Amino acid sequence: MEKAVGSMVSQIFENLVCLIRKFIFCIPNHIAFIMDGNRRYAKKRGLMEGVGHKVGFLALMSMLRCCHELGVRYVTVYAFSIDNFKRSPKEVQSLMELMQEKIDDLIKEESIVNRFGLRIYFIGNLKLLSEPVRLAAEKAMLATAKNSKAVLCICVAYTSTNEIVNAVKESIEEKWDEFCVLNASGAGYGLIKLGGSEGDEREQLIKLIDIEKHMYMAVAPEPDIIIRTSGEIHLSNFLLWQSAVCYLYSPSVLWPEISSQNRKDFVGRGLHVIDSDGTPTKHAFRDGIRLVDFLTITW
Ligand SMILES: CC(C)=CCC/C(C)=C/CC/C(C)=C/COP(=O)(O)OP(=O)(O)O
Repeated sequence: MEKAVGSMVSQIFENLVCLIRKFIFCIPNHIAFIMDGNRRYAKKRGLMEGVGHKVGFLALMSMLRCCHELGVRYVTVYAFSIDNFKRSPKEVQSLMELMQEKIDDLIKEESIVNRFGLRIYFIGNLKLLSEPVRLAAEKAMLATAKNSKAVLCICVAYTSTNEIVNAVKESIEEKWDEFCVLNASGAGYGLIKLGGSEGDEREQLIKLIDIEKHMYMAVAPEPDIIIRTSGEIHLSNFLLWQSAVCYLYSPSVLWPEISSQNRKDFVGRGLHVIDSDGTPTKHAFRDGIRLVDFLTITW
């Protein structure tokens, strides 16, 4: 009993800290990154494609340091989508080898992950990964399970549509008996009958089948902002369910160009990156997208 009260109090305290950080200091609780532009970075410099991804990994380390200094609690990165399996076998193999090598690096004692107390979750349809990569991912999740300062979600073999279909399937399986009762009493057509406005229907569906509980991303709250580098302004099947009320920001900088060497460190509490021509990226806000000046991100 005492333990339960203690954990409730610490949960309330933590939520309060998150709210203060978010609304007073304008620090997002959860930032998700689409790490785009690695091959273009390599091509621009006449390097082999794989080098772009290697520098991309260093950029990720730099960004994790940055988020740690800012006090961001959740970071999610899109590291490999299910669609990426359609790339040439050579590229897929080299990306998977890099992934395996870097996952092992992530859990070394002196790694940023351990120094900053990050708990790692691999998010996606992990069955699609080759055995060595899947085992490395499972090992990393286990090795960091006791870290509790912040969370790093690495999306691999992930697409949002796959996540949603999988969550619906799992939750219907779990609640199969209730669906049968609903249909037998004539309360529904097909599997379920929903009614009301669009928002109500989403809520009803959530209540009926607990869809969010079965999402791969159930380990993290919804992101406050998705940052996609390289100036692309689409989501590429990333966190579609979780981004319903999320901000999207798409600076033109290529992902590997984000680095602590380039970064002129913080301006106030802001993240700071350098654009591809070497100049600091300004507020390159695009028309039609709600953006994030309230986050004090200075580009
Ligand atoms: C362990 C771990 C988290 C490793 C991550 C390594 C890393 C940076 C992976 C990025 C993979 C990827 C397909 C990025 C998209 O850029 P792209 O290849 O599509 O480049 P482009 O946009 O220029 O075509």
